[in-house]
Amino acid sequence: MTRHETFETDEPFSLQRRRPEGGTPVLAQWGFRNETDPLIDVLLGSPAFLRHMATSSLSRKHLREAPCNIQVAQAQHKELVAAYEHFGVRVHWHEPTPELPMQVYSRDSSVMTPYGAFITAMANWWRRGENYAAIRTYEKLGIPIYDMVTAGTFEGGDFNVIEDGVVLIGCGGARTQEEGARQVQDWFEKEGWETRIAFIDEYYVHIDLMVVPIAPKLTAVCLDCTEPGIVDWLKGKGHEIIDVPFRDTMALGCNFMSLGRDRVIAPTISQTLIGKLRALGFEVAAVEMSEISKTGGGIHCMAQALRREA
Ligand SMILES: NC(=O)NCCC[C@H](N)C(=O)O
Repeated sequence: MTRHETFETDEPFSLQRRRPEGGTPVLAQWGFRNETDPLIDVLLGSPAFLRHMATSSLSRKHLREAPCNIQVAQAQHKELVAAYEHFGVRVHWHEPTPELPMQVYSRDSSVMTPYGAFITAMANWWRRGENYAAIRTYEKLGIPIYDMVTAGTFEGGDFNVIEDGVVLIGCGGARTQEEGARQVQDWFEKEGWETRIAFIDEYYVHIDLMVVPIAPKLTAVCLDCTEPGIVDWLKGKGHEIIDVPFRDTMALGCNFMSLGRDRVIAPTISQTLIGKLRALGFEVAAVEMSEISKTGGGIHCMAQALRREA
């Protein structure tokens, strides 16, 4: 029996636990406050039915020039799973589903919060089924659902928790629409969070392509493509910035996972970032992601943290 089957939540599974006026109680056993707290449980999607599709400028370019070798991509994903296991992170899975070619990107169909998971509203028809699959996953895990996005499209890569109670919401229009972004913004403002919407060009797909937290008050940012106002906002909160070169960023080099306690899983392509982190004393597990990332996403897109140590 895997651990999650015996795991008790402080509340049973339900489809909507959000309090409309705010003040939703936090869950005792699931969720997290900071994206940089030590990671205990992660939700992944299997690449068993992965297909390389023209889903963004990034994936379209590779599809034209050198399509993804799916077997190599699957082997790279195995290495990613091994890295989580190496660090003692418990891995949970969405049920692999043949109709869902992008299920490996578990960041997008739902978002874990201190109040339970919220179900997003995927923009592309070939990913919409992932939202339904995510509801089943949370039911299986016994994790209550906070709410579901209904006002417009919203994808999880656009919910970027900068620090406790502060969220940067990406809005590129093609994936996350302003209507969806405003609905999520309203929920979290009612919970007392500081929110900021980052309007990005749809070319970049999600905000987690260019801004990802590393450790408390330390954030990776691609300065070449991130709006200066956002960089100033981060600096105003006392964040130090590690600049990830544009070329690396477009190869998903700024899209890594913080495991907390100065440990990071990053793609080998991101040599500048890896060098800077190691110089600062971080333990970095470098994983080759070059093939799987041709399908349009990186390590951060392929993970949904379910629980981090406070
Ligand atoms: N959070 C992310 O940036 N997710 C990447 C999603 C990649 C997938 N090929 C897509 O375009 O939907």
